[in-house]
Amino acid sequence: MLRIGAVSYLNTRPLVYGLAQRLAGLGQLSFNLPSRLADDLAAGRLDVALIPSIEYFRGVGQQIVSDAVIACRGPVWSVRLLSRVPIGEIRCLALDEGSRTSAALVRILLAEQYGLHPETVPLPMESDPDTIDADAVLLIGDRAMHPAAGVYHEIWDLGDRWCRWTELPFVFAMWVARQDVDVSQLAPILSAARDEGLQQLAEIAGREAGGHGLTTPDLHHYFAHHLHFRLGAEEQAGLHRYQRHAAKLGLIANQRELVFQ
Ligand SMILES: C=C(O[C@@H]1C=C(C(=O)O)C=C[C@H]1O)C(=O)O
Repeated sequence: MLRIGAVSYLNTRPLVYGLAQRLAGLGQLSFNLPSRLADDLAAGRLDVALIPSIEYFRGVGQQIVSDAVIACRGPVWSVRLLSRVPIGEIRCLALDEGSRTSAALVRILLAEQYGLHPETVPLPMESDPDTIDADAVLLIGDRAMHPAAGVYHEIWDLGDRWCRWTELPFVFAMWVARQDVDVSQLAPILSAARDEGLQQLAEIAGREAGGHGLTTPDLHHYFAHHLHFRLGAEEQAGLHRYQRHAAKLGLIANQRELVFQ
């Protein structure tokens, strides 16, 4: 049985629609934070996982299994920088411990657009972002979706910042497998789950919204208009651009090819 790890946030619900049933006899599905999925894939505790795209560039996993991804083509809503000071004055930045891709993205944006290289500290899952001792906080996933309660000088939507800057989409996470895993059966299953999930956004939104303090129309809008779930040529171009910036900043070591199955 393949050990398959998916992101535990709302953003992944359309990708995993009916997936556990489709995997019966082939794989076992579990859920975790993106950063932990990457660590588990790297350590051999998972065979396939939906990992932060930057972790693939760092050498985690050997093959991209599917064109089902978590991406955006504009404002993403759930990846935000909350700054207590004017952006140019950020000296200390707290990074959501669930994130790897956006943690690098915010550093790229601050370096390229403001010449800033702030000290970074981790923001643990159990910490309240409004009380952490830092000038600014990067938040991702479900907890980034609520209106910021603290007093923030400026709030960035990182999807919006990236897409307006580069005129390219941004890819946050991809299904990636270890080299020795035979993914021939898995690849069509992941695509089919995504395709069906996209047909059922209203049902998913209706089921999930209340428990997360969101309205059904808002969550539906998040799935249908903020997130983008297909890796196409434009998304690949966005990935290459991101890879180049991350390497320039020393956040990844060397140029790795995108290897698809
Ligand atoms: C859009 C999002 O994409 C995510 C961001 C990730 C990251 O920053 O490493 C990884 C997986 C995705 O869950 C989000 O979390 O809201």
